[in-house]
Amino acid sequence: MVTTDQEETTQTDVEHVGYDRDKELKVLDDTKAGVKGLVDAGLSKLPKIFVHDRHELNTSSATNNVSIPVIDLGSLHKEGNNSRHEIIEKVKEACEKWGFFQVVNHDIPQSVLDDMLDGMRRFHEQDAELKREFYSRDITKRVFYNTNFNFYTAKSVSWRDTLYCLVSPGSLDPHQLPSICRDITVEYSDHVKKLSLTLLELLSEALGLERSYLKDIDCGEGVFMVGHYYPPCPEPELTWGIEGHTDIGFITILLQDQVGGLQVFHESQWIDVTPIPGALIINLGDMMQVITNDKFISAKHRVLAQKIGPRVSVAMFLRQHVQEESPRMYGPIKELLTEENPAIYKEMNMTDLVKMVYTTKLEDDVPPLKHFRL
Ligand SMILES: O=C(O)CCC(=O)C(=O)O
Ligand SMILES: [Fe+2]
Repeated sequence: MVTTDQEETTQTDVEHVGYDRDKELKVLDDTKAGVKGLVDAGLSKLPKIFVHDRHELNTSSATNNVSIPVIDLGSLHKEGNNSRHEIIEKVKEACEKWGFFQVVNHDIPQSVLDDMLDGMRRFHEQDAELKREFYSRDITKRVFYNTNFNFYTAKSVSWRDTLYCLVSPGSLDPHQLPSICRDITVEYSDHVKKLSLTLLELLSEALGLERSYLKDIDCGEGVFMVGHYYPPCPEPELTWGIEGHTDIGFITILLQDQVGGLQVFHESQWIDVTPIPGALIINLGDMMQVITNDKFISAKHRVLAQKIGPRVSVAMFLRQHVQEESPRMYGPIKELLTEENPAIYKEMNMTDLVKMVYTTKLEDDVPPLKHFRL
């Protein structure tokens, strides 16, 4: 059918008039069943709240064979060779050029990785009634689940549900965790906490600092875990799994299943982060960029919505707890500064950064960190 511009405008206006965005958001939030609930109801067209601006939906990735570095940590604990030095050199290059790398032979058994992904999938796929009691937007809770942390503030909603868990500071009472993934969450987070200390040591040395430097300034104190569930999407070309963003903490340790869909922005191109069985993805967050005075970078990344799925991922963020009463201030590490390389960020804490992220739209091209530059 041929329509004139005039007719099209009129149709769009009618659609717009009949659309109460706040109400649609509230209706979905009140189901406490998330995106998974929509899929279970057999939805074939995307509700308007999920539709992102078309010009932002360039989902193509680079076609050349570039991929993020893969670092083998297997020889780390062997004595009598210089492999630690070689690993540190690789970590340094990855942190400076990419802000993203994968690690293999990290000492976390494959069975633990598989069980963690499986446990997270079980949580999201369990009976909606059982899951509902965890649905909340109260960020003072240690454990809760919802659809999009920025549901009411983002321009559009993305196609995923998430379980959140504050692992530390303080001790997490396992009984607060959903029973369906309780034991594996405790086991997996214990493993990741150990690995995170190893990573902080490698990063400290990659910066030319004492091995314990980043641990001593409490970069490993706060651990926040999220378990994402990206259901298959009927119209993936209209939305995101997670839109382009940088993480706000020091380091993220990310476990993804084999479905794919994660992309990282590198040298003006989006690059697919192809799943490698048994690997963990390590990416640096904004706070790491601040304390290293831009030596290490916090790279933008996103997850596509896809027809295939579900896709499951578990991210552990090493980051200062946002509800800390008197949060430690962080600025560029003095030992890294010289006359030629003066501090480019003012001191800040996670609460300041979170406020900034919430008040600047994720789609804006101005990264939140820009607001903290001297
Ligand atoms: O699901 C993923 O692979 C990425 C998740 C992510 O970027 C995040 O939680 O910040
Ligand atoms: Fe992220």
